[in-house]
Amino acid sequence: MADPLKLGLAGIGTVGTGLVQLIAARADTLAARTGRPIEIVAVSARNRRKKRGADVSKMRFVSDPVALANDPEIDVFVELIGGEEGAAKEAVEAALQAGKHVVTANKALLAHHGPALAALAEKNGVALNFEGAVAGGIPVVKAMREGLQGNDITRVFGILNGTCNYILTKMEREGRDFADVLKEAQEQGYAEADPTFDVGGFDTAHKLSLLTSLAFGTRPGSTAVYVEGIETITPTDIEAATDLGYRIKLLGVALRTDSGIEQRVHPTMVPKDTAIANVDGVSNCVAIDGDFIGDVMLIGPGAGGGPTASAVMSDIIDIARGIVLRPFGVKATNLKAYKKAAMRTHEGGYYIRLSVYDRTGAFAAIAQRMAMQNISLESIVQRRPSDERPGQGKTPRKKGAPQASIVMVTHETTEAAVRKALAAIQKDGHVDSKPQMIRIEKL
Ligand SMILES: NC(=O)C1=CN([C@@H]2O[C@H](COP(=O)(O)OP(=O)(O)OC[C@H]3O[C@@H](n4cnc5c(N)ncnc54)[C@H](O)[C@@H]3O)[C@@H](O)[C@H]2O)C=CC1
Ligand SMILES: N[C@@H](CC=O)C(=O)O
Ligand code: NA
Repeated sequence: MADPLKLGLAGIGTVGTGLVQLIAARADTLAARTGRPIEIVAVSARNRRKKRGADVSKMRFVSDPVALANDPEIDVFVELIGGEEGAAKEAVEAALQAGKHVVTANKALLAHHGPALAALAEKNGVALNFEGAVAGGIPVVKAMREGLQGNDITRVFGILNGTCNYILTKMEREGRDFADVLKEAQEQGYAEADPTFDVGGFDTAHKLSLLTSLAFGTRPGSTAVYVEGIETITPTDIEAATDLGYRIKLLGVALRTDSGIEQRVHPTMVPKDTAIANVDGVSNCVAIDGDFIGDVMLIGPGAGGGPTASAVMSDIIDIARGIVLRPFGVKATNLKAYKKAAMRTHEGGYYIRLSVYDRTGAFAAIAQRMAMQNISLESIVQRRPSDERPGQGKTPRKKGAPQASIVMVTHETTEAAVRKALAAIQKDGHVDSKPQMIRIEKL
């Protein structure tokens, strides 16, 4: 048996604890599968004495993660702290500079600094592996970096945030309140330290930018992604979607278009009978369209200690087996800048909900504004008056302001046309709040 592979683990929270448990439970199997024992020799965390679901008492404690990254005893630095700057970034850079392999689940860090960190890893001949960073336990980074390398990828999309999918599922299936379900997702360890990253769509954007890079050989960068979160989705939208034959999912979509690469994250109505519409709870799914393989879809747990530890472990196993690949598939310095398709060029169907003052001429004026932008309507229905605010449950309506809720579904049109029509409708003063607009994806 070869010498042990020695790990330094920074961060013993949800994922770190899962990893300690996995290595403790599988020590013999891992050694048999890789030909070397795998041991965590030192750990770093904010609080040394915190009660955890795993025993770290026999591991050396190093309070400074940068010191741990430079520790001469370790071969691999496992970063499970989180955050795009600060301790995580400094420690990962230190580890790569010291010639240590790095395994991380930190998508925020890679979405912002991926090319520079990958270049540093390549320069030092070490791995920078990040399977846990995208879609939790689903082995999608491996699938794209290895399994699908023979293909030209045209589109990659999916449900990439477990917290949001958990919230949307519970709101739809159990009629639960947004804030209440978010709290539950936090208690389960699914949410980011700042859950705005989840519900605001930014975590999905980080993951999507990594998938885009793996799919198209481009430089990852989440600022190129158009982002909307799920905070504005109300029970009325969920109910209307059901009546129209859709489910609402937070999707990340990256595809080649004639105007460049389109990258967008937003709540999306997907037909109820599609596979993606039936990915529920904390599960994620990633769909990849390749020229030789056709369409592939991977579904599995997108967050949580166990599933993410499974992904982190697969990265460590590669290192134990002596497999070191370029982090983004191609040489980091060859990752391409690319033309970004502007969101206004996006084409598709739209669901629009307006809270309209119930007075003569309002409906006709709205229909006219849509017609002026050549938007043709598939359906228009009046629903019961809206008496709720996004993410906050029910609130009383303003006295003396009778409203009607109108739901329109458009045929295929452009984002630019819809935005112009909605701006004009708002300016006309017939609506009492910002129109709700959800894109429809036929898939
Ligand atoms: N929780 C999940 O389901 C998933 C999390 N991730 C990613 O994995 C990483 C870790 O996430 P969680 O385990 O959920 O976080 P967590 O908040 O549960 O744990 C973070 C750990 O880092 C430690 N830490 C924070 N600042 C530190 C510092 N300056 N020095 C030393 N230790 C420090 C904390 O003490 C804690 O042990 C993040 O990048 C997250 O985005 C990825 C996939 C799924
Ligand atoms: N907060 C993330 C954790 C995994 O990446 C999520 O909910 O998906
Ligand atoms: Na993964």
